[in-house]
Amino acid sequence: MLSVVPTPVVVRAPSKVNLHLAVGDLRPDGFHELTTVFQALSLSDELSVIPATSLSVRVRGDDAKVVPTDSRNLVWKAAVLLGRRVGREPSVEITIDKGIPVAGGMAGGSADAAATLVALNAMWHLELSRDELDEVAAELGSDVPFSLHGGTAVGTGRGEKLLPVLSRNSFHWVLALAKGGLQTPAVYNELDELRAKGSPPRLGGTEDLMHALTSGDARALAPLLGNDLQAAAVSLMPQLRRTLRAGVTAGALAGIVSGSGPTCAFLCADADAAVSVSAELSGAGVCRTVRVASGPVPGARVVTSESIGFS
Ligand SMILES: C[C@](O)(CO)[C@H](O)COP(=O)(O)OP(=O)(O)OC[C@H]1O[C@@H](n2ccc(N)nc2=O)[C@H](O)[C@@H]1O
Ligand SMILES: Nc1ncnc2c1ncn2[C@@H]1O[C@H](COP(=O)(O)OP(=O)(O)OP(=O)(O)O)[C@@H](O)[C@H]1O
Repeated sequence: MLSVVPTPVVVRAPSKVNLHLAVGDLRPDGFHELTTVFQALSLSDELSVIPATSLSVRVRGDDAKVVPTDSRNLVWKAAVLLGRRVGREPSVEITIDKGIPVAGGMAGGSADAAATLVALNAMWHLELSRDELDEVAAELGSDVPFSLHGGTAVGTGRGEKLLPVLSRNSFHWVLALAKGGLQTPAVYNELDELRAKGSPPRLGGTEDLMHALTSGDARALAPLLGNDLQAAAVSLMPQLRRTLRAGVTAGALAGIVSGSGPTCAFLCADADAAVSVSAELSGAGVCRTVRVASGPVPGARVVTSESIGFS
């Protein structure tokens, strides 16, 4: 007898770096008004989703031990929220293969949440529009809409309102993953405290950065990278100063804390330079491990989905 066993819907979702992260004042709702330029990077997570009798989450990879597998996991929240919206029980088994550092400032949980929405949209044949998915994504977290879209985009509001940016060529990055993570709310709080005590310089506009992206010239882009959260991340983890210096000494064009940190992202002149910077940085003892990545890449997307028959 032939029984059809569904194979998983597999979705890949990218990490991100904020090329520009200008943080405005704290809003009454507890979020800060942002102007940010996101770029999606090839360092990614992969999610496999199969139908099951109840909702469950498994996590594999180096950082798996520190990721919750219950309702605290953003993929759990994403499955429940989407299920509620379309009137379905989210009875699925979700396996996360983690490539993105946890609590690393690279939108790892957001990538997984976006991947869940894409996977269930496909598995349940929902055919939800971009706008509908965006609405659910924004409810899950400020970075989740960008994890859906990928590419290069300007984010405003709390980061959830996106406009695509024209970007030529691939940019080559080296990522220095830290020992331990930083919690995003703590980093925003630290910035508020630093600002209350003094006035750390605030980032300016994005006009020159947009030109550099259009030209696709890494050397033009490098001096324009900026992150208002960097001072706060460094204040909470002072050893990041050494990491940032080491990347530039190793030959990167520029280094920046990624989002709320503590991952440091180094822009390199080309793919060969990235390999050489990563080798030197690995030996410098200034981080847990090093990864090479490129961007921009697409947002969360299905990479395999098919059914096979077994007799
Ligand atoms: C640092 C960034 O990664 C830059 O893209 C994001 O702003 C963080 O986005 P996220 O992790 O999706 O954050 P959310 O889950 O939406 O919010 C977590 C917490 O971060 C702080 N938060 C986040 C976004 C924002 N624009 N202002 C904030 O102050 C708030 O304390 C909030 O409660
Ligand atoms: N799917 C998930 N992957 C990783 N962490 C998750 C996930 N779901 C929930 N978490 C929890 O969320 C916390 C933040 O994790 P995450 O990796 O998303 O941080 P981040 O990449 O710094 O976020 P962002 O860059 O969006 O601010 C973790 O410490 C973990 O406890």
